[in-house]
Amino acid sequence: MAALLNRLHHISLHVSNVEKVASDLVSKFKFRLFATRLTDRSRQLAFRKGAAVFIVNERQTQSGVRLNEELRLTDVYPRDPHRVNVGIYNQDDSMKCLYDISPHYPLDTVSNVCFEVEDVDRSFKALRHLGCNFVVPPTTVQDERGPVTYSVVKSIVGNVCHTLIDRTQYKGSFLPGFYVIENDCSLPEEDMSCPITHFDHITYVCPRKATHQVMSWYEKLFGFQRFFIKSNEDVDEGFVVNHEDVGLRLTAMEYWKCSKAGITLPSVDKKEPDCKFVIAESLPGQGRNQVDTFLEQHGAPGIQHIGLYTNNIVSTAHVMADAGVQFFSPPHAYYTEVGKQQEIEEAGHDPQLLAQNGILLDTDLCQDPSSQSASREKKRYLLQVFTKPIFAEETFFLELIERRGATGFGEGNIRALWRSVQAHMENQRGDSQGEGSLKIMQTGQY
Ligand SMILES: O=C(O)C(=O)Cc1ccc(O)cc1
Ligand SMILES: [Fe+2]
Repeated sequence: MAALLNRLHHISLHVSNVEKVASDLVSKFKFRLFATRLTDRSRQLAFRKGAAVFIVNERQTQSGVRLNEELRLTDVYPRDPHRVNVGIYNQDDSMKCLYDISPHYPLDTVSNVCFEVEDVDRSFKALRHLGCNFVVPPTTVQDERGPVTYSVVKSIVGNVCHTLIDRTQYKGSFLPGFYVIENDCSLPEEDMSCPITHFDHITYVCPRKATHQVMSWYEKLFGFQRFFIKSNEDVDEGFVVNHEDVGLRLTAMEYWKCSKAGITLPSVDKKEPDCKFVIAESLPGQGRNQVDTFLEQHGAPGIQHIGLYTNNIVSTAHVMADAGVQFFSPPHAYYTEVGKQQEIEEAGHDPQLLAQNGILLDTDLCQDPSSQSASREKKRYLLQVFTKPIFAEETFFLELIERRGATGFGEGNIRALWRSVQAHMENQRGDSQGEGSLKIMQTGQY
C-alpha cells in the first residue's frame, strides 16, 4: 500500500549563503519572507508566493561550523518574541534542521520536497514495509497551537528526500518552531504584477536509463501516475526530443488527485493545483548539455529546476527582469521568423513583448470534437521562460510557466532552451579560457 499524499507543502533548499538566496527570493523573485526559525545552531527561513513555499536552510560544513559566521541574519530579520517562552526551542536547539535533515552536501542544492499526508505513522509503516529508507522516524513537534508529526524518507533520486507531514491537528498558520511574521504590518502588499500561484512541476535529472526505476519507485510508494506529455508518447520511451543538437528523454508523473486504487480522496481539495514531476535524462551522442552538466556539477541526480506557475508570464518576467533576474533568451531570429511570429500573434501575444524577456511559446494541436471548424482541431498554448542558474554551479534554475490549455511540455520550447543554454555555456568557456582545468578540478571532487 502506497503512502497517501494530500498535497505538496513546501520545497527545501540547503545553501551556504542564506542571505544571498533570501535576498534573491525577495527582491528578484518577489517571494515574501513569512516565517523564520533562528536558533543558535540553525537558520531556516520560509518564503511564500501564492501557494508556492520554499524553506531556505543554512547549509553547514562537516564540522558543523557555519560557512558565513560573520553574517548575522538575526540583525536583519525580526527576532522571535516566543523564543524564550516556547518550550520547543529548548528541545530543538539540538536539531539543526527541523522538518528535514542537515544533509552536509558539499554544494548548494534543492533536496527536499515535503508532502502533507493523512497519517505519518501509517505512511512510515507502509513505506518501511516496502523497503524505504527513513532518515527521520515519526517525530512530533508542538507549541501552544498544537502538534505536527513528520518523518523524512530518502527518495530513489540522488540526494532528494521527502518529508511527510501531518499538520491537521495544528492550529497555527505554518509549523511549530517557526516564528510567523506574515501578519506583520510592515510587510509590503502582495505584488500582483507577478501573479505566481503555485509550483507547476519539479524536474529531476537522472542518469541514462534510470527513468523506469525512478518512475516505478514513485508509483509503488507514493501512488504517482504516469502523465503523458504528448498524446502520442510511447509508454516505454517517454517523450523523446532528438533533433540535431538536442537529445533529451522526458517522462512525467502526477499525483494526489487519486489514491492508488483510483479513488478520489475525500479530504483533498479538488481545486488545489497539483504539481507534476518530470524525469529528464540525456540521450547519448551529443555535446555539452544542460542535463549532463547538472550531473557533473551537482555530483548526483537531483532537482534540476522548478516551474513556477504564473497567470501572466509577460508581466511576471518583466518585473523580475527589472529586479535583476537573468533569463535565457533565444536568438532574436526566433521571434522574427515568419511562422513563429504568426503563431505568437494567433495566440494573442506581441512577439516584441515576448522577445524582451526571452519568453518562449509553443502551440499544441489537439482534437476537439465539439469544434465547429472543419479540422476539429483546437490550439492550446504553453508559454515558458527559464532563468540562468541560481547557485554558483550550473545546477539549479527556476522557470516561469503559463498554460493556456496546454498540459504537457513543448518540444519547440525545449529545443530553444537547450540551444540558448549551449550558447551560454560556450560563451562562458570562451570567457574563462585557461580556467577550464581549475573548474574541472574543483567540481571533480564531488
Ligand atoms: O520544458 C520543461 O519545462 C521541462 O521541465 C522539460 C525539461 C527538462 C530538462 C531540461 O534540461 C529542459 C527541459
Ligand atoms: Fe520545466
